[in-house]
Order: sequence, then C-alpha cells, then structure tokens
Amino acid sequence: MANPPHGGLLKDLIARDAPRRKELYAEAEKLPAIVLTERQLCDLELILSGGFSPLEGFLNQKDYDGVVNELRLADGNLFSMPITLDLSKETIEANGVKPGARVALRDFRDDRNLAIITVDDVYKPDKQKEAKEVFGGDPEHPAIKYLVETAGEYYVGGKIDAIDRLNHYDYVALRYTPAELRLHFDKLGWSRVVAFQTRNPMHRAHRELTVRAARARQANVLIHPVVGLTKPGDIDHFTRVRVYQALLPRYPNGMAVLGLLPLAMRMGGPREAIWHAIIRKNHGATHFIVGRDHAGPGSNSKGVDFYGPYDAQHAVEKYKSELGIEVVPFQQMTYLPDSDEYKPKDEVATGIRTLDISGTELRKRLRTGADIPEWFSYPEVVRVLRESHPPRSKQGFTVFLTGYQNSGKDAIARALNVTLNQQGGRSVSLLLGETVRHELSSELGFSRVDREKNIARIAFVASELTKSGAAVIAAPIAPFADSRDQARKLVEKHGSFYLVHVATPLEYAEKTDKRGIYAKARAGEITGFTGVDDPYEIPVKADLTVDVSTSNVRTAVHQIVLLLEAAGLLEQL
Ligand SMILES: Nc1ncnc2c1ncn2[C@@H]1O[C@H](COP(=O)(O)OS(=O)(=O)O)[C@@H](OP(=O)(O)O)[C@H]1O
Repeated sequence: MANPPHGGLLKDLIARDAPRRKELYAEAEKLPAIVLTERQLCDLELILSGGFSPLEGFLNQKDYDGVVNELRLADGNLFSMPITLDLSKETIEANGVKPGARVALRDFRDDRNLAIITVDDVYKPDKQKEAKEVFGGDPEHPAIKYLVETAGEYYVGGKIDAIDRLNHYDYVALRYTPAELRLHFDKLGWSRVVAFQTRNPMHRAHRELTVRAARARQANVLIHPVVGLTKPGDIDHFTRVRVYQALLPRYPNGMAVLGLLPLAMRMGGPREAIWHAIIRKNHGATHFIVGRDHAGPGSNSKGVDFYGPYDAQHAVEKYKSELGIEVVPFQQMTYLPDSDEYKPKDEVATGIRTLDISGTELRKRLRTGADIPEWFSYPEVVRVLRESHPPRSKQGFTVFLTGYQNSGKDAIARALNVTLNQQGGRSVSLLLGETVRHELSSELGFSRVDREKNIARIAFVASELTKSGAAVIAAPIAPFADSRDQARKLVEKHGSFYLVHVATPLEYAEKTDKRGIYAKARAGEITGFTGVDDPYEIPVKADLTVDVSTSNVRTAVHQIVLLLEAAGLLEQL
C-alpha cells in the first residue's frame, strides 16, 4: 500500500464532489467569477487533486498565520507554504467577495469555471513578515519580488467545491493525480517508492543517484518533475519531459515511473523542501530525495546565496518525525573516469581523478555544438537537448538596419539577403520598409504613433521568425530609439539582434535620390518626412555603423557578415 496522505485523508476534491458536479456547474454559471492567474491556477489544480492535502481550499487568516509563524495549520498539521488566493481591492469589490459569498474560480486559458470558493475571510497579509518568515527576507528573492510586485494586497480564504479538473493538451497521460499515482503503484505492487523532484534535465548522475537511493531502501523510483512554474530561465518543460522520457528506459526492469507535477514552485529552499515532501507523500511516495540547495534560487545580485547549501536538508530533518515520508539526503555524484563509474563526492578518496560538467558548461556546449561525452549523458538525452538548443550556426537572428530614406539601407539589405541565401543553411526573410508598409502596415501613416506601431509589427514578425531559426533582415527608417530598443528586447528573447546604423549623411541621401522623394518633401508635397521636417534619433549603441557615402554596399555587407561570423552564427558544421 502507498504511504498515507498528509493529515490522514487524501483530499481529492474532484472525486469528493463528482456527484454534485452538474449542480455546481450550473451554480457557478450564475456566480461572479475570479479569473485565476497562472500561479493561482497551479495552486488550485493541486488543491483540487489532493496534492496539497490536508488543504481543502485557500488558507484563511488563522491557517495563514499558523503557516507563516510556525509552519502549522490551525489544526496542528505541519504545512510550510502559505497557499493563498491573492486579489486586488478592485477585484474583491467588483465581485462582492466577502465572508459567506460563493465565487466561481475560472481558468484564464479557456474561461471554464473549475471550482467555487465559499469565502471564509478577506484579510490583508503582512507581506514583509511573510517575506521574512517564509522566504528569508531578501528583497531580490523571486518569491518576495512576486509577493511585493505582483500579488494582490488582500488574501481570500475559503474551502472549495470542485467542478472539474483542468484541461491539459500536453503529456496528458503522464499527468497523474495523487489518487491515480497511488492506484498505479498499487497495480505495480510497489510499496516503497523514492520520489525525485526536479526542474532540470536529467543526466547519468541523476539516474545513478536515484537508483542508489532506491537500492539502499529496496524501493522503486518516481521521477516527479515540476511542469507548472519553475525558475525563469529554466529549460522549458516540453524539452525536459522529452528528456525524462528518453532516460526512462535506462532504468533497469521498469523500476522507475515518470509522473508530471503541475506545481508552481516558489524557490523557497527549506520551506519548499518540506512542502515538496508533503506533496510527494500525498502522491503515495514513501521516500523523498532532498538535495544540496534544494529548490534554492541561487544567489542575489551581490553574489550572496539566498540559502545555505544544507538549509533544506536541515529543515526536513527537523520535522522528520511528523513528515511521514522518509527524506533521503541527496548525495552529489561525480564521475570517476579511471573506473568508469559514478560515486558520491564525499566517498571519493583523495587523489582519485573525477570529472564533472556544470550546468553553465553544458549550456555552452549546447550553444557551440561542442561534444557532450557519454559518461555525462546518454546520446538519446543529448539528442533531445540539441533539438531544442541548436548550435549558434542553426539559431535565428535579426539584422535591423536603420537610417534615412535612400541612405543605402535597402541596397545593403537586398545584398545581404542574397549573400545569406548563397551561404544556405537558414531561411532568410527580408523585411524592407516598403514591403512592410504595403503588406502589414498599409493603413498606417507617418505620425510618431504610427511609426511606432509599424516598428512594433516588424519586431513581432522578426522575433517570431528568429525563434524558428530564420535569418531576418529588416530595413525600416525606424527613426525613434525607443522603438528600436523595444525591437531588440523582443527579438533577443529568441536569438541575436544586430542594430546596424546606416549613417549615410542626409545631404548625400538627398543628393543621390533618383526618385525625387526628398524634392517632394522639400516642396511640402510630403509632410513629416524624416530628415526634412521630422526627426531621426541617431542610435547611440549600434552594433555596427556603416556609411555608403564614404564606403560602399559590398563593404557594408562584408562588415555585417564578419559580425555574424564572429558570433558563430555563420559557421558551417
Ligand atoms: N512622412 C514620411 N516620412 C518618412 N517616410 C515616408 C513618409 N511618407 C512616405 N514615406 C515613405 O515610406 C517609406 C519609409 O517607411 P518606413 O516604414 O521605413 O518608416 S518608419 O520606419 O515607419 O518610420 C519610404 O519609402 P521607400 O522610399 O519606398 O522605402 C518613404 O519614402
């Protein structure tokens, strides 16, 4: 039999309320509704499934105070993380949220009512206190930033009636509720299960340490990665789940099961470790691996760690007797090349050669396409990671040329287009000012607002194309620094952005204008013309400045190619 849930009873609200589903659904349609944020939705999912047992809703003030001050619910049960429904004053007033009221909780993704909360109380938390007691108080801590900058100023406590589970469209079969996982363990005949929490890809060291933990306890393994919200900058869960799936057959005789946990992590170190243990206990695990700096967010901008490396292990140790799940301290594994094996670091005799690849080093090797040895990871895992992290030579980028009309930017853009097409390896998209004006922005004029809109559209398209690995060449006038900065920001989410200032002087652009556009502008036939009666803000931090009055198009293209080459973007693998 699986481990009993925290508090003794699995609070599977979906199963509990299934007989009343129709009724609750109809009631919710008539109630005011609160549209939950992504984080609140993650919390609700685990309240509904019993993952947060013994919770049956969002914490009221009594429970909240207990959890913040003493890691305890009002009924005495150990609980370390305040699970709260934070709302703004406006939302509370607009929806009549007050004690006794029933309010629907809605999924922002598909507008479905998932639950009804019966409001117990509405209270204003002492956020400074919560920040200090729960997360340690460093204002740079991501959960504290969220608390201060994003969370609403009031909390609403109350029990929940469950209407329906959330809809998921990715990896549905791997999303086990606690009840489903318990049933699965039962079917497999597993009574001892070591759960492994992760928000990162898994490699050989992780496989070794989980197998060791299982061997020592004669148990099986539950790989239980977080697919809700993790630390910004983490590898996306789609890639990670493919990694875990690739790794799974490397466990002998089906000794491991993969289940996905829709948790919104807080990166709360010691408090989070206790919370994680409780959640795994609710999912039926009997053992839980807690590693060095478990669920820690690293260090702040001054390089100071938010938590000590063993704070989390000490915290779970402290509450060992009432946790009801055996915590297995995570031993950091290292590779011994001379004997081709992994061993816990602290068991390696001095003088023995060891090898490790850090996360930073791994990311670098993925970026450059450098070798990732088999002693570190399995080829099938590396293949998945490489698909999601193509080397620089396969990554998208945007070259954004800005300058006066007839500055030569269009000629450079066209020449760069054929140069990159000649090189091959990527699709190349050319977004000339006139093409965009014709295809995307035909209703826009040349006021500041319209120009900003035009550049924002170019930036959006460039960013999407960059994401899919294309080379993008954009060449609008883009006279405003702010718009250019915004474009950079958007594109850099997905790849490199190079701002090339085509600094050909206005006089030259005007003198060589064979189309007579400047003449028309001077004659007042075109108004608000850049350089004539409209401003051009000269870029202060262009990645490259070229000038066709003193140089030529070919040289400018060559300079851009050199820039791209230096960044490894044009390497032929
Ligand atoms: N008032 C005014 N100011 C600047 N440019 C004007 C204006 N009116 C029309 N045009 C013609 O529009 C083309 C420039 O558009 P852009 O999209 O590059 O401008 S912007 O980046 O949105 O500022 C460019 O067209 P092409 O010469 O065909 O490239 C300009 O000649």
